Amino acid sequence: MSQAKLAAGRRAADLVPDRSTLGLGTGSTVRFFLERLAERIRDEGLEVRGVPTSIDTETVARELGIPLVGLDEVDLLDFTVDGADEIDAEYRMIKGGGGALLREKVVASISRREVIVVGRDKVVERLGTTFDLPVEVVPFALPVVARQIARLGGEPRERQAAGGGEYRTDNGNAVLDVHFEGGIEDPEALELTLAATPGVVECGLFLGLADAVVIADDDGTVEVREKG
Ligand SMILES: O=C[C@H](O)[C@H](O)[C@H](O)COP(=O)(O)O
Repeated sequence: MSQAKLAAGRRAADLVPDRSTLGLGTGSTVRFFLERLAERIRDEGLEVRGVPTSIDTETVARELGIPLVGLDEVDLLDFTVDGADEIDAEYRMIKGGGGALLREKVVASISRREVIVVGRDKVVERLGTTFDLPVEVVPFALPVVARQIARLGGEPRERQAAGGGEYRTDNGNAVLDVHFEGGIEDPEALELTLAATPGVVECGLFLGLADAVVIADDDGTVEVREKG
């Protein structure tokens, strides 16, 4: 078990304000957040309700007794906690290693405060150097989008299911994991280009969305950084 993920997830749960509506991110670090959140609900009577960003998170939250709510009942979220695959000094991120990028970005876009939980190994100087960029694509358009991405200088690889075979997101789409040799030079320009590509549903670049980051080390030390 990663001590860093455990420490970051638990600390973020301690930052959750009472009587708030939450975005519940996805991933192994968020799992520790959910467990600590459930403890606070049980032990302190914390009153919260959450919008899950994946079927996995929904399942875990239900098992833990965290009250859930749908986007039809919620306008804005007070506080979201989510993980990341990479984060740079400007709080720009790559997300979607678990395939939840679309719902995560929707939830981040309506969150007053987005708090990211990571181990220190996720902090990078340049996005794309340690993790390939996930791009969610309508299956019909896969070859077209793959060729377009290659023209942009990326090397796309279609994600496979864990046991082999077709991988599909919670939304029924495919994912291209795109390698950029030497990292991503201009994340803002790349996000705009991908958003304008027919067949692309969403990409894992999360720019200008994080407000704070909880960074933990393997010895359990935790640092909370606010965006200046
Ligand atoms: O699609 C998945 C998400 O973007 C996750 O938040 C991200 O992959 C980080 O996951 P983990 O905390 O398991 O490293």
